[in-house]
Parts: sequence; structure tokens; C-alpha cells
Amino acid sequence: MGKTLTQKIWEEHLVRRDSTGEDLLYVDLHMLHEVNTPQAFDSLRAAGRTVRRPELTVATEDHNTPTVSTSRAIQRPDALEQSSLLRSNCAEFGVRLHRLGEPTQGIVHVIGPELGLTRPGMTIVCCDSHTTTQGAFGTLALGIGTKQVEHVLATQTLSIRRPGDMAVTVSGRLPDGTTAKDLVLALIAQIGTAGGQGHLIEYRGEAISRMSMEGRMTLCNMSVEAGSRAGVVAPDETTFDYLRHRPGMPTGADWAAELAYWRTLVSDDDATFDREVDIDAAALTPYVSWGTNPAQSVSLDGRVPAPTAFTDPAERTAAERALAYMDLRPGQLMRDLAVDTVFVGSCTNSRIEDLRAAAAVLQGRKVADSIQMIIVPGSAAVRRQACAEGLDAVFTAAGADFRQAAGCSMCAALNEDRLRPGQRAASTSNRNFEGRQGRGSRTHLVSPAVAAATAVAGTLAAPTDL
Ligand SMILES: CC(C)[C@H](C(=O)O)[C@@H](O)C(=O)O
Ligand code: SF4
Repeated sequence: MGKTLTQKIWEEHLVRRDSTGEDLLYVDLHMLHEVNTPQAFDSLRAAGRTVRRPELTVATEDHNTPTVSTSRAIQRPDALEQSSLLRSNCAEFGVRLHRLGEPTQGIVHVIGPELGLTRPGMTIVCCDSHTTTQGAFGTLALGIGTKQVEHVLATQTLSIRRPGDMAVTVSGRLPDGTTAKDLVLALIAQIGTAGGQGHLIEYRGEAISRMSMEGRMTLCNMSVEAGSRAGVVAPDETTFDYLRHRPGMPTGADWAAELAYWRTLVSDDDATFDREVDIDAAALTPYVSWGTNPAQSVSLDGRVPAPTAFTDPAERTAAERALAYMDLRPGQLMRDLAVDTVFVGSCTNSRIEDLRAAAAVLQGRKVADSIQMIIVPGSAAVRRQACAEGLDAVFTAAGADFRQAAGCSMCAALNEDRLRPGQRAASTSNRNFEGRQGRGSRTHLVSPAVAAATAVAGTLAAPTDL
């Protein structure tokens, strides 16, 4: 019987299978950031162990770091402690750390691909749920917890039960102005936040083949918001073109050999999936979230739903609670909702293509007086590229605040960038949970183009509304 892409990668990395059904997988790349890691290093030290493969372990500073300047000190004492522990732990155990201020620093899921660390067929783990992002390269990229981080540090292996395979086939083409972000919000609205639970999602179909690497990363990034352990896209010419000139890529015959292997990383025609979902790309429109989980999303053309529209009692209760928290009434037009803040950033949408999309809308326009717009690059390299293309001038002329330093920023409000209680944001991030962008904050998840159009209009808007 044929194999799926994830089966192929899994088998290639299988060290052994134990009697309980747990598999021990070899890990090709272990990524770290300041959150969730101090305890793992403490336990490692207490057990008298070292990092088994420091050269396959890479760290960056992203969650707690300031964005106004690379030289600003971290303000929150606990965040400062976490960050200094990452620095001392990396120094002690010989792990390469991409520090704030270095040209290679950035959000962990943004720098992996950028630095050529992420390659098809690899297993990648990181102490962060959105590690799924890197599945866009045909890698098995999994988020892990602190206990597992310690295990991987010590052994370079991960103990894990194999999830099922799920195919999401997106046929047809996305209409102009509808992006990977809209697709993934529509998908999660359709299948729910548990729709991918117990599965690894493979995205396939014409719309995926036509999608840029940035778009595929956005899609795979939010796979975890559908409850899935990972999202993957089979590598193709788009992937190879993205990787060809990355640092450390092989050249000549070695590149040809890599390519030949990477081309085998596709699901066989007769491979079977445990669950299949089909989506018609042509029927999609820009999507926005109205509630407090990503599944509570509708078309921008739509209205805030009434809780009575949900037949499932749990969903109805969740909708009631979300409307109260978000201060919304059933029937309100999404386009009528005014926001205070627009945030373009996060590992979902902070890459160069996202910044270009925002700049294309802001070009020759002004951010509304009522709005604060902040744009935070996903990495120092994205910022340099944006400046080289003159996007910084577009942002500044429009009245947006293009931050100096890369990081997670207002996505999770672990640094100083946060909303005040009751403030409403259009945000290109991936989570709209209660309090996610600061205590009492209200988040509407959107694409970069919708974010920028909203900044100009003052209310949720698409570029075509301007
Ligand atoms: C802090 C980190 C562990 C967390 C995650 O795992 O995703 C964060 O990145 C998030 O997005 O909520
Ligand atoms: S940008 Fe947001 S979602 Fe991504 S890793 Fe940082 S906090 Fe998590």
C-alpha cells in the first residue's frame, strides 16, 4: 500500500517502536526560545547530562524581546529572568543563540526557513505550538512541551505516538484578494478547533501548488489552531526555489542529490488518509474572526452570528460568552466594527510577502486618526529586506509604526506591546483567546491586506472597500 508524506518522514526517522505503541523518532533540528526552556535545562543539569547534539540545536530570542529598539532592556522582571537564563544556558551547553540585535535574530518559526535550517524530509521540534509553520517545507515539524524538550536535549530523540493522516484538498484558485490566512480561517471555521485533533494534516490541491512559501507557512502555522499536531505541504519547485540560495545549501552534485531525494517526499497516489476534507478555493472570500477562538470566524461580508444559530449546545454557550467578551451583538455587520489598533506581525504573517501586502494597501494612503497601527517584522532579515524595498517609507508616510526589532510582540503580549482592557484590534496573528493581546483585549484575526485596509478605513475592511 502507498505511503503518505508524513509516513515516509516518520519511517525514515524511526529509531524504535515500543510495545505501548510509542515511537522513538530521531530529531534533525531542535529549536528553542526563552519560554518553556529554563526548566528543561535545569533538569538536564540536575541529572548531570549534557546536550547530546548541540550542533543540531538552535535558539533565538523572540517572545519577551522589545520591538521599539534592539537595545531597550526587557521590562518585566520574570521575562528578563527567562531571557537571561536562555543566554546563560546556551553559553553553558554550547548552543547557538540568535540574540536580539544580531542580524539573524527573529521569531523562531521565521528564522528556521530563512537561515536554511529547515529542509524537506527533516524532523524539527521546538518548545512552541506553532512549530507547525515549518511543515510548509515538507518537514515533520512538531511543537513539544518542557518535559520533551529536556528529553530531546539529552537524547536528540522524541517519544511520540503516531497520529493519523488527514488530507485537506484545496481545489481551484483563490480569488484575488483572498489569501492563505483567509483560507485557513475558513477551514477552521468549517472543521472546528478540534477538527484536526489526533491527525497530521497534509494540504494539497491546485490552490496549494500555486501558493508561495510564505502562504504555505501561514497555512501550516495555523494547523495547530485546528487541533492538529502538524501541517505539511509536499515540497515542489516553489520550495526548491525558496531554498536554493539559503545559507548552507549544498551546491552542484550535492544539490542535485538533495533535490532527487526531496522529490520523493510526496504522498503516493494510492496512499490512504484517515480523514479527508475538500475545500473549493474559488468560493472563498476574506475571513475575519468575531469570537474568542479561531473557529469563530466568518466572511468579512458576513455578520456577527446569533448564538441560536449554533445547534451544538457547547458551541452556542461558547458563542454567547464570546459575544459578551467581545462586546458584540448578533447581526452586526463585520464591516461596521471599529477597531483601535491594527497589528501586522507574528509567526503567522510577518514575513516579507505579508509586509508587501500591507504596504501595497497603505501606499499613498493614511492610517485613520483613531487607529494605532504597529508593524513588527518577523525577523531582522525581514526588516532589512523591507527597508531595501522601501516599504519602511510607505509605512512611515502612512502613519504606521514600523518597529525596529523583530519578535512575537502583540501576538501574545509577553513584551510591552499590548492592548489596554476593552481595546479592539485587527491582528494578523493566530490566536484570539480572551486576554491574548493583553488583559481584556479583543482580537479580530485578519490577513495583512485586511489589516492594512482596516487601518485606513477605521473599521474592518478589505482593500477593495477603500
Ligand atoms: C510561549 C509559547 C510556549 C506559546 C506556544 O507554544 O505557542 C506561544 O508561542 C503562543 O503562541 O501561545
Ligand atoms: S508570534 Fe505568537 S504564535 Fe508565534 S511563536 Fe510568537 S507568541 Fe507564539
